[in-house]
Amino acid sequence: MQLVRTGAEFAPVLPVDIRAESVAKSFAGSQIFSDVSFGLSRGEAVAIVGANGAGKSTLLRCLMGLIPAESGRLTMLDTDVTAARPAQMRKLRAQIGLVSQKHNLVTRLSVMSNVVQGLLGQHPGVRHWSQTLAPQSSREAAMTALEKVGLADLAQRRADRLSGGQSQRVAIARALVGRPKVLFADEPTASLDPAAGEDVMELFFSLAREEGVTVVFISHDLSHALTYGDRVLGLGGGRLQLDRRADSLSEAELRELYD
Ligand SMILES: Nc1ncnc2c1ncn2[C@@H]1O[C@H](COP(=O)(O)OP(=O)(O)OP(=O)(O)O)[C@@H](O)[C@H]1O
Repeated sequence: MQLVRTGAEFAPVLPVDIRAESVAKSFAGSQIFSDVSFGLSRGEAVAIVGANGAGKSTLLRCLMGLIPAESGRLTMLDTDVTAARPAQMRKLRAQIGLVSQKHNLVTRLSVMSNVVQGLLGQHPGVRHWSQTLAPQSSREAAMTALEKVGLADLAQRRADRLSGGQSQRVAIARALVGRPKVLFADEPTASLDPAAGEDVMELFFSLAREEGVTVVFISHDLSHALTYGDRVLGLGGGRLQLDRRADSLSEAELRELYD
């Protein structure tokens, strides 16, 4: 492992999992952001903040290769997302987990079946599994993930019989079941009451730390951004206005992004 001198100590240089270099994006000629550059190291947790419409979700979708960046370069886990072929993207996506604001569970399926879907990316050619068709190893992995989020006893319940907090925990289990290297979360607590939101954030980050994954999350809750992020990226006015360590920031400074 490469070491770098930091003062009197030598510290390991962590690999950079995600790099954005002068990334720009427009929709129909309207510029959303430009010249966005940053690098995120392995195991880092990064909050993306900014006002409604600043382009946070768009940046996340570009990072994941769901929509193309207009210019610049995005690299994730050594894959150039801006130039990757479909097969490379499929391989990359199998190493990424996503938890979104709407948990997007398949409501007519059981909790277990929903979690098992999180392993589909690792089985090219399979588009859908019911829990009985999924391989035994996948069902075991799903059960382990459900145990981690405290919902093993609800494995057979239909997803439309869950509370919002339970649904979001199932979505976390689905995102984690494939042991991703990078986890994205787009306002994971937006639809939850404050206590459930806190629980979900605690759970999400304790599991992410346990697995040593790199986490990129969008939040409008500035205290969440500062509590759970090691770094905070702030988008505003079509630019990356802020890239700072969370422990060097106050909520008041972050609020300026919303003026
Ligand atoms: N597919 C699309 N086509 C056209 N415009 C889009 C598309 N997706 C997003 N936009 C526009 O891009 C801008 C940025 O949207 P985005 O959802 O990235 O913002 P955001 O910072 O995530 O906002 P919010 O905090 O409200 O979720 C908005 O003006 C939005 O209307």
